Amino acid sequence: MALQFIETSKLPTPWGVFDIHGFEDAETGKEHIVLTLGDVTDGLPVLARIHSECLTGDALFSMRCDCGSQLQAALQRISEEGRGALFYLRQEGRGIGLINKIRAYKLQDEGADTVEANERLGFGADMRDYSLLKVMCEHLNITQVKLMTNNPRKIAAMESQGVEVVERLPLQTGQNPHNAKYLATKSGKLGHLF
Ligand SMILES: Nc1nc2c(ncn2[C@@H]2O[C@H](COP(=O)(O)OP(=O)(O)OP(=O)(O)O)[C@@H](O)[C@H]2O)c(=O)[nH]1
Repeated sequence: MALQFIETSKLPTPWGVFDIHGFEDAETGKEHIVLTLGDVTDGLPVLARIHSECLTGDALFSMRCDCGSQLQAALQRISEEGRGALFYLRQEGRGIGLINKIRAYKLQDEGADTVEANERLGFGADMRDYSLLKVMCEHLNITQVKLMTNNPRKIAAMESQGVEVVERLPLQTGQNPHNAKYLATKSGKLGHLF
């Protein structure tokens, strides 16, 4: 992993004008983003969300998952706090990519759960690599976070990169009949806290 900071600019959104910081991984060619609001460099705990890319949920309003709803809720909470960071990591489909996620959806249509579907395709249940966070946090001088997540792996991931998680804030939103089984599998098999 050879992540490098590239550039910062402004991103006006319905939740306020964020700073957008672009990073590039020279090894994989993947580009990642951090959105920040307010001064996050002052050493105080930062309200934060680690969000993994979900094109279908984030941009196309899919109700098969809770991703789009969580993304909006996180931006809303950061806006209310007036300060925070959203790490948008390009790890589509928990790291298996978009087309493989569609293959996994097909298997789920036929009865598999989200973990079994990944396994049938030859992947682990969660292929994400959070080592990118170290460079991002160092660049932004973020040393402590209040993390919006239901996923204990993300807490461990932050801490293994040297960032203290001083508080976990549940982020439960976007439940609907289409994602009920998916959410049940996340708590039953992936250890999500609800
Ligand atoms: N393989 C696979 N990935 C999925 C499926 N549905 C959603 N995803 C991906 O799962 C990831 C969801 O990531 P996050 O929003 O970070 O959620 P999380 O790990 O459940 O943790 P929190 O939301 O923080 O509790 C995104 O990369 C989605 O593309 C699915 O059915 N199969």
